[in-house]
Amino acid sequence: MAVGVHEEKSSEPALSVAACKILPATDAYSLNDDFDTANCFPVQIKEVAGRGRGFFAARDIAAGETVFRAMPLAWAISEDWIRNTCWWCFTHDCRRPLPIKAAQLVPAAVDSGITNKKPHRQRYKGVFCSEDCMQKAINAHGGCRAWQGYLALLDSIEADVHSHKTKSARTKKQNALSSRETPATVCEVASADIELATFASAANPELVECKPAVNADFDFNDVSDEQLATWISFVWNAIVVNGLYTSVMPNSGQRELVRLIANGLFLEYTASDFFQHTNKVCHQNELSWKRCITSYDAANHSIAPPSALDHMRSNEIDFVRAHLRQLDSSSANSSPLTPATLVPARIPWKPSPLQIEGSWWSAVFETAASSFALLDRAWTASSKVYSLSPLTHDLFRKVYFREMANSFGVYDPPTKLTLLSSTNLDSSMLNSQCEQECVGFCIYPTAVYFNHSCCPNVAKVRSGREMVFVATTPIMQDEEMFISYGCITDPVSERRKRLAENFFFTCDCSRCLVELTALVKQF
Ligand SMILES: C[S@@+](CC[C@H](N)C(=O)[O-])C[C@H]1O[C@@H](n2cnc3c(N)ncnc32)[C@H](O)[C@@H]1O
Repeated sequence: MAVGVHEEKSSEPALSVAACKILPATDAYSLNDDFDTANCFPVQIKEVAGRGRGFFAARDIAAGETVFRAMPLAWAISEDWIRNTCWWCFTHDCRRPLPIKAAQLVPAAVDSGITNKKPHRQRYKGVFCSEDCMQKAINAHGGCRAWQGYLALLDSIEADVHSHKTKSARTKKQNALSSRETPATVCEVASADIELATFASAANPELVECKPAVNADFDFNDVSDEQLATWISFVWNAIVVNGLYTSVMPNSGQRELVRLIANGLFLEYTASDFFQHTNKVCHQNELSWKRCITSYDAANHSIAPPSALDHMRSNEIDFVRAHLRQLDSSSANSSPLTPATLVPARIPWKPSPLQIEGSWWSAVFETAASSFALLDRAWTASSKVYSLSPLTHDLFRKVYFREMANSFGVYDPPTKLTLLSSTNLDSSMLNSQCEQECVGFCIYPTAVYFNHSCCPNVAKVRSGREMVFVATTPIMQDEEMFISYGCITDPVSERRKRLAENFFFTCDCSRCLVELTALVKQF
């Protein structure tokens, strides 16, 4: 909607996020629980063909009604805004750093019994807007001692990144010098590699056994999810056992995901109840979530998940299938860099480092594996301050591929909604995310059931740490509720490309279909 139209209607009230009645928290949930549905949010979870689970309206909903609220399980501030964004409430000041530095917490941690005599240089520059926020963050992470451990973990990540930058500057210099060597040397190195590979295969036949050429009709679409999951595990085992990709540093976007995972895992270890670190408003949310998943699981004959994290969708298989789709089908079975060269001939499958590095799998998992390596090193280094169970690649992947599919950007300034009429909200807010700054990422595990549409009927409005979901049009009972995953002002092809690259699905929303049809007519 044009700005002029927006101003013309400014006599209409700006919506404040309606306060929800707070209900007592429940410890367990079962089908026998007598949920007071009138006091729960008007949502239910259902399975939708091609989209997985989704949130549906449990009754008719009016435009402007709050349909859900959620508090974060894990969060991380963007690298660019570490000094300008409160680590707890996400207050953001782009012009100046916020006053309370996380490093100021060190004396408090020393009081709590940590005898770390040598004060080390604090690399992680996290800040808070107030002492109150700082205290809430410490409590959420399990108290002073655990907080010190968490700071040490983030510090270790920063130190690793810093030393990598120094090392790669050195390597660049060395490479510049060695590039003056004669081409003959390069050839010798290459042939030495080939000899080594031949030797490795002769010495360890079971390590390199794989089907070298599958028959021409082999189609990866025929591989079941279970089979693919088993192969992925073998590849990861080989990556981890052989310490591959440890010298690769993930880019800054990936490092944000690493920090988000670090936060989620740390909280998972230190907070016994995953809702412990959220505030009271979560209780109604918790009740609604439990009601939703109880009836969903019952309908699907599945048992209750051990945690909200387990209930979240992992996109690991979608991620691998998306890479498979990118392969040119004609070359899929012949090129040495295709998955066909790495189909296990027998189980257990132990691909060698050479096989992994020279294969299609290497391109698929390099980023995830280097992110794992970074977190694993930091995890080990920080265990001197606060010891946690070792980080396994299974645990890392479980969280990595869930956080990748389900994290929400924290945008600043928060979206403002204006009620234009009793049936419609100001639709200009649908575009606003494009002009807002992304200052961090959050996981709201109870809210991950909203699917995407380029013409959503629900808007996300951040209120401090809380994410509030507001209906932007009237929604009928049993209609699906959609939010938008990021900016939706781009042309249809770009929107679909971005969604396919980041979320591995093809958007078939009504707006995409209309715009695609128009494009087809045009050409
Ligand atoms: C935050 S989750 C949404 C809930 C998810 N459907 C579930 O079953 O848990 C995001 C994932 O849902 C799927 N998804 C969301 N919107 C979709 C859409 N419009 N079409 C197809 N898949 C969609 C994609 O796999 C995406 O990575």
